[in-house]
Amino acid sequence: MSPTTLLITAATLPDGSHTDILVEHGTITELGARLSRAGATTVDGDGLQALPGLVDLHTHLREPGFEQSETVLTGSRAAAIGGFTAVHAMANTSPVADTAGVVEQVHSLGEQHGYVTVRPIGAVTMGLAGTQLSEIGAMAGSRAGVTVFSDDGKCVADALLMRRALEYVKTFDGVIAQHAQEPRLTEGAQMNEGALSGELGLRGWPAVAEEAIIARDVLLAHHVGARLHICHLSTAGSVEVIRWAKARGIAVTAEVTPHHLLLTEELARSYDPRFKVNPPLRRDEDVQALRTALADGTIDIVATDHAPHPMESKECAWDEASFGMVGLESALSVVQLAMVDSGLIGWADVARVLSTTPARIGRLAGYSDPFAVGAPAQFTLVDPSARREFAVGQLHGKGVNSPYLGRTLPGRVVATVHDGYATVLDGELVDAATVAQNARVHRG
Ligand SMILES: NC(=O)N[C@@H](CC(=O)O)C(=O)O
Ligand SMILES: [Zn+2]
Ligand SMILES: [Zn+2]
Repeated sequence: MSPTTLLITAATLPDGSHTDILVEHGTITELGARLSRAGATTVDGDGLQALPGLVDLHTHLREPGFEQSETVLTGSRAAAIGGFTAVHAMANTSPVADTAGVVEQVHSLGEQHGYVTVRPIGAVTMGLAGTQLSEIGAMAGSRAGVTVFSDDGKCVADALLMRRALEYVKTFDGVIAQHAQEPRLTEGAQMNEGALSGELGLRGWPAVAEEAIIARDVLLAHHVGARLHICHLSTAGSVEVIRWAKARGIAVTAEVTPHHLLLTEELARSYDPRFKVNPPLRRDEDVQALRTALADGTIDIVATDHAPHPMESKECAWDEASFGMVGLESALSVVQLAMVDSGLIGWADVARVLSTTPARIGRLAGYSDPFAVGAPAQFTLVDPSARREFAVGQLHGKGVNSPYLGRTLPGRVVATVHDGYATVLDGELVDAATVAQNARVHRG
């Protein structure tokens, strides 16, 4: 029996139609009713929603340098169990991903492990120091084929450097992903600035610190004629700026995280650092504006900003804790809860905001027409009727800093197929040796 022959029966496609899906040698070879193939691994897709393989444009894999938090392997496994088949790995590693050597290393680790496609993001500035451009051209031209550049974790605050970076990536259709945070306005900031930060005695991170950088950068992108992407939008005001920019035809795209679609600053009352994140959780009005903007296309995509941290950086006082939440294993469930079950979007939209559009922003091939004969087999099967108590046992990366522990979340990933082989079957990760072997066979 070839492990690369898979038959999914009676699954529901994003457009609502039902079909069997036959996968052979990495490709969808047949779609239709009552398909059969001797020796195929069969998955009963009855009641399952098929989605194109999810693509995360914003993942922190932490390797090299912070392997106690996450590695390419552990983060890839967390991604696969979350329904992802590709992740874009942020550059704030040690060493920083600012040279061809580092991005090639991360890329090939992803290939060897084989759970997902790992696409390294290159730093915009050397060492994320914000003073000198990184080896942008060398990273783009490397085997890793970097298309997305970001100093995420830090803002490219210098307007001239930002302009030069936009000019540079324009030459090869790359994109700058900006972490929009005016540094002087957010020194020492701990949570959203407002009445609650005053009440809790925590220094505030004002919405204007995000909005001012977005406004500046859409104007710069317009001036240069380059593509700009905004990471983790968190305020209603940011939505207004993006709406304005898009109405003017500016080539800007924007992402929102699952947590900013669901959670509010009220959670800071607990002083539990699991709820400490950058940008901070905001007000309910912001959550509502972000949901509306995602539904109407002002916000293009959902990205996890999966940010694993070791226990000691989270089991401490709020002020001392690291910013960040893990998100790969819960992203699809949170999008279902906030957006689908609330009636704001349907599954075809989920496919768009979690797969097709992030792939297009990252210029990742193979995702434009996912359920077609001849398409590369990258998809995930979800049981939307499942309910799960979200607990540490559901987390497959190294980080347990999830804001959803103890909550009931809808939906469960039953199977994930990457490059034509299963990385998740019956809701469980396929073992690392089998996946690595299948990846080797697929590469040929
Ligand atoms: N989101 C976070 O709170 N933290 C991220 C950095 C970032 O995304 O800005 C991290 O690297 O831990
Ligand atoms: Zn960021
Ligand atoms: Zn991030």
